Amino acid sequence: MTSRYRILRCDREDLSLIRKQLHRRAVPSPELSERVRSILARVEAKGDTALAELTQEFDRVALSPADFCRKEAAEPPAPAVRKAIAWSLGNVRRFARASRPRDWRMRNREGAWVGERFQPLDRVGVYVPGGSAPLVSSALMTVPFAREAGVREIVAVSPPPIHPVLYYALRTAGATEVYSLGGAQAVAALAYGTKSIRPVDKIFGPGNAYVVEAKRQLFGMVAVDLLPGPSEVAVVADESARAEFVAADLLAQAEHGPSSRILLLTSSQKVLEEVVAQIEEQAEALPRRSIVEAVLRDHAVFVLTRNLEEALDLVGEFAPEHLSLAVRHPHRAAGQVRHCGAIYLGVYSPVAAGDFLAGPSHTLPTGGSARAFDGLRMEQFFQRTSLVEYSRSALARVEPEIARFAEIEGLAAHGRSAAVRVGPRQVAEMKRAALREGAPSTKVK
Ligand SMILES: NC(=O)c1ccc[n+]([C@@H]2O[C@H](COP(=O)([O-])OP(=O)(O)OC[C@H]3O[C@@H](n4cnc5c(N)ncnc54)[C@H](O)[C@@H]3O)[C@@H](O)[C@H]2O)c1
Ligand SMILES: N[C@H](CO)Cc1c[nH]c[nH+]1
Ligand SMILES: [Zn+2]
Repeated sequence: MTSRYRILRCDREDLSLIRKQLHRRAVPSPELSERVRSILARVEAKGDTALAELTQEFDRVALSPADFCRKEAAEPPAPAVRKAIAWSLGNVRRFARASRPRDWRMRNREGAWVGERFQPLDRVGVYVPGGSAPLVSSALMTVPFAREAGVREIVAVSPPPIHPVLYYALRTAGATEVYSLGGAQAVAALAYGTKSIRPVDKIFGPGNAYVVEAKRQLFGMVAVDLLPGPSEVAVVADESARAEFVAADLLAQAEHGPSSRILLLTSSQKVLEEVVAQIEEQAEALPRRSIVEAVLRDHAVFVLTRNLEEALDLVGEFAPEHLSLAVRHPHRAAGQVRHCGAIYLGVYSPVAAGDFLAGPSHTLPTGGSARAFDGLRMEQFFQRTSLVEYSRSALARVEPEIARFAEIEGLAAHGRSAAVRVGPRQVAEMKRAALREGAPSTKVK
């Protein structure tokens, strides 16, 4: 089979080389890092003036600082659009409620209470992409989680001009402030704050390479959720797969932007050939065909594996943002996959359903980071605090062990802080030990 696509065959090529080609790390280029660094520095130094300049430079929109904040009521869109938004919102809210972390406690070995408490964050920033398409669903996949968590101030930013439906979705989902700002400069504004926008405690949301790199560089001075970059999908298909559906899923993620990645792993030569033919046919009719063509040229890989197990093993290594399992037994297959952001099981689960309305957030780890990072989840809108409560008897039970640790680490005050609570005997013992070792004794009441 001849093709303009990059096809790897596990029966003919060195498997370790194939593994190497699939293994990737989302590392920004030095040029991109530098560009973002200078944008962040400009915003930090010049605040609103830099924001206005950068918005003119990158978004080609002239805004004065007074125009950044949108205060007007949202214009309701057509009923069918309202219905779609309400449907998605309903699913996401329900998912958010079901996955809300709960305070809990248990008794440890010596009978003390230990547990966790979750408090909603006070003020969060949500980036909603809008450079190449107004990602209304990205507003619905972040803001409702914050709202359901009980976050009081939810600050949304998106590149100008904000599409009216996106503005409506942001307001309906519960954003309390909306700013017409995009790119790395918007992320910088959320982190540093300026005269017109107060800083937030944590920044959420996906975006292009500039947005993601800005979040990465600002991590530490502000909390961030994860680094969700250009969209990607991997499909694992066996001989039962419907080529038309598989191609449609691959093209759906390809149309996001030229940096999207798509990967097909199949054990069937016939399915591979049919999917390639379907891609050709379906791509022809797509409005964003030039973007799709760029992805097919630069970021599309097709792997013919020797069997399904090999495909499942390799895809776990690739750790895609989305994994579609177009196989006869999807649940069994899912159990064999090590890492990915989200799994779509079976023939009737298009990735687009998860993108738009299924319930779990579509904000997911990309660039191989799903090997260790999770997608956006409810817990991330809370600050978790651990709780410890000893009774006198529980403390007395472990005071000797505390004393031992204090001795090992050479931190006598630590040991004393427990001993002093459980009685004079332990304190007297500590004093005697200190005298034996020639340390100056301290008075303990
Ligand atoms: N992983 C996920 O969960 C997820 C979810 C949704 C979207 N996405 C991804 O989000 C991305 C959205 O990207 P987008 O570009 O459409 O919108 P965006 O809003 O992320 O980026 C647009 C902004 O980038 C800035 N910019 C553009 N060119 C620049 C340059 N040369 N230098 C500096 N800044 C520049 C501009 O300020 C502009 O406002 C896509 O890659 C999509 O795949 C990922
Ligand atoms: N596929 C994107 C996440 O990678 C989410 C999205 C928004 N709109 C359409 N799709
Ligand atoms: Zn999508």
